[in-house]
Amino acid sequence: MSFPVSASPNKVIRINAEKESTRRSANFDPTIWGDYFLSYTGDFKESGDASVKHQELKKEIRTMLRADINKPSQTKLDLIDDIQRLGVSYHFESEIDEILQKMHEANQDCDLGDDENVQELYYISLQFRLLRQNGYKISADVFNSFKDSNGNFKSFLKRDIRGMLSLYEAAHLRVHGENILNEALTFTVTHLESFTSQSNTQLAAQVNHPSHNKDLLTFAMLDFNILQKQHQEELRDIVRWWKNFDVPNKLPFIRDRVVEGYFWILGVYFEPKFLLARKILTKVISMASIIDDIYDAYGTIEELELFATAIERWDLSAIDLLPEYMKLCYSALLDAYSEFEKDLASKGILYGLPFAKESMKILVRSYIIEARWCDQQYVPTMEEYMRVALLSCGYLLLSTSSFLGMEDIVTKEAFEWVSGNPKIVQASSIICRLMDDIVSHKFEQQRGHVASAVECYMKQHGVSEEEAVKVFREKVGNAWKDINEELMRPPVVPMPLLERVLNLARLMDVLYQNNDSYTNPHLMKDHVAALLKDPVFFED
Ligand SMILES: CC(C)=CCC/C(C)=C/CC/C(C)=C/COP(=O)(O)OP(=O)(O)O
Repeated sequence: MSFPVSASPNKVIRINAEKESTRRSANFDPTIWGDYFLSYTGDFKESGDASVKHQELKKEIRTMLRADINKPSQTKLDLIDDIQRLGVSYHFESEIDEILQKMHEANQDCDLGDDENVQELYYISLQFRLLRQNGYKISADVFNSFKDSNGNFKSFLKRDIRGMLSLYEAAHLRVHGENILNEALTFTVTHLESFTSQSNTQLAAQVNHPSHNKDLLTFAMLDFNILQKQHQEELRDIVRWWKNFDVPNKLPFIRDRVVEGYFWILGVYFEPKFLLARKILTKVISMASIIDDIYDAYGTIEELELFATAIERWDLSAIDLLPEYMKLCYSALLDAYSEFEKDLASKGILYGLPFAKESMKILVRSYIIEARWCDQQYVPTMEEYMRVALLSCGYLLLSTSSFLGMEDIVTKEAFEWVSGNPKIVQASSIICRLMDDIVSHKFEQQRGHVASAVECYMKQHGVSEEEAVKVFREKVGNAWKDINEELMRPPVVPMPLLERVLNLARLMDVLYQNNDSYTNPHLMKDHVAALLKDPVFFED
């Protein structure tokens, strides 16, 4: 595929020197990976032996899961937890669901064996988390027995580090009004932190997961390496597509981040069967990223108005409206969606495309509003800002578009639901917008950017940056409670669809926890290498 480019962006510079003086410049770091993944094949050699071993181990693990399937046990809980943490639960979905369903039915008086009291907190918390994580309703009252007559968590629990860690993780599945879990979080954070400062070795020994199921570890390692090969092949095609933009010469003002974009989308779905969905969503995020930089870092307000009009028209004839550098982006966008159309039509699942296109239009409508605010140096109220910024964060676009290639699972009704911006998508967007603004607002303001949530809140409420950030962190916590609530069964749409929205929210903790790692790719370089470059090997 080639993009019709009739001139370099520099031509615009020569044509209109006056406009050029008003251009902002972000000076983004260049790509770290460049063409690396175009030819990279990795060190793991996929052999017949490896795949036979992989199949054998898979059978063995399935047998372990099915053994005494009617009798929930602590060992079974640990096994499910290990399988999920190792990222291989997608092979055993029906077994895990059957076990958790039985556990849920038996939950009131679930017998988890007769281990010592001190282990109880660990298992009750683990069971609570696994059930909630998989969409089952379970009451937080199960933790009442760990409180003393004064309503405090019993003091001996402080010594049970494994139990405390398990409670800490369980507490993250809290919903609104669950004070006991709010308290559990404060209680566990305080005591676990004091433990880390006291004795790292002791903590490390306790934290180390006790299970050393060698078969499971070997299986997970093989599975990871086999998957990584598939991901490397996908990435090769994506990088080939991206090279058509010739970013260093034709779009030198954008973030050259296709590998980081693919990493982001791998976090949304990594399973082999979502190959098409991943390809589509990576192109969507890459296009959104280019358009975001044109709006936020390079375009003049006149050009941005033209682009917004062209997007509404969504027709190649609208390209004549645009300056040369925008033509490249516009035609690539239309080409990408035509390709999606072909791929989806061949599978008979074309009905989602109009919803996905509309979500891209919604994104650009929000971008142009922010561009006008920026141009007029207008600082909106927090409410005004959030109405627009929850769309400009792109998570409605990504949630809607994430369903496109999800063959067999998605329906037209699911697209109608997601494109209506339901509560779980709004919550995921709040997390995205606020976490992004907290870490990136300083750099953005320096180069000239629409006021972020931080500036809007500080101005409206006359408070410091620290106070604004504190309020936002609370809002992020509340948004997580909304997400947890929306994930409890019965789900409004199939769980695999809700999981896309959940994963988008989770990614913010990976990419925007303390910094904007997407804009500053050296911060996520190790993550990318671990997932896409280096195979996993372990020794006995
Ligand atoms: C906002 C966000 C984290 C979006 C996630 C989904 C998405 C569409 C990603 C594409 C790349 C992008 C725009 C990253 C954020 O940049 P930025 O910090 O410059 O975005 P902003 O201009 O909207 O603040």
